[in-house]
Amino acid sequence: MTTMVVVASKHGSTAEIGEHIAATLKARGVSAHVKEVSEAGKWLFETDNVVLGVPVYRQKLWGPGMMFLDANRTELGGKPLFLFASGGGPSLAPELAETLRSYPHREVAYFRGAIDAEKLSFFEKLQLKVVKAPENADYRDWPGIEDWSQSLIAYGLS
Ligand SMILES: Cc1cc2nc3c(=O)[nH]c(=O)nc-3n(C[C@H](O)[C@H](O)[C@H](O)COP(=O)(O)O)c2cc1C
Repeated sequence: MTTMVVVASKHGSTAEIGEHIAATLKARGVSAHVKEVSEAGKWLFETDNVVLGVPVYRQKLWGPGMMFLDANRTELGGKPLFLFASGGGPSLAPELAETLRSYPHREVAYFRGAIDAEKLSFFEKLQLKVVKAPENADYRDWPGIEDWSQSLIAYGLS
């Protein structure tokens, strides 16, 4: 049985959360691997479980992650799907949580992410300035991410 942790990550922090989820699962004997949404391929048909992470940008779930969900809705509907969003805010906006829950899923989680000024474009820095958000921050709750990862094992991942 394999579990694919699929990440849509513009600047890498959601990918690092995905790596941590896969490492936590692997440490407990689950065959887990990480893929970027851009690496869509036949592995999606072969994997047994999918964990998918999408960041929030400008009050929206980031397009490439949602495109992956939409493009593969039928295939994903046939296997246990665990979704998480990551963002700078303390919680996920209810309408975004609702959007994620509209896809076939076993779990929807939210983890706070990270922002690294060195990776941001001029316009992204400007957007953060407008909403008075920091350009550098790491809010990731690694123990919380590990707890959630471990909780997935109860769904029969092995
Ligand atoms: C330009 C910009 C806009 C953002 N907009 C939001 C937002 O609307 N809501 C939110 O919770 N986080 C927002 N964030 C924070 C990102 O969701 C957070 O940094 C996330 O961890 C980024 O994931 P990534 O590194 O995988 O791309 C924004 C970050 C940037 C740089």
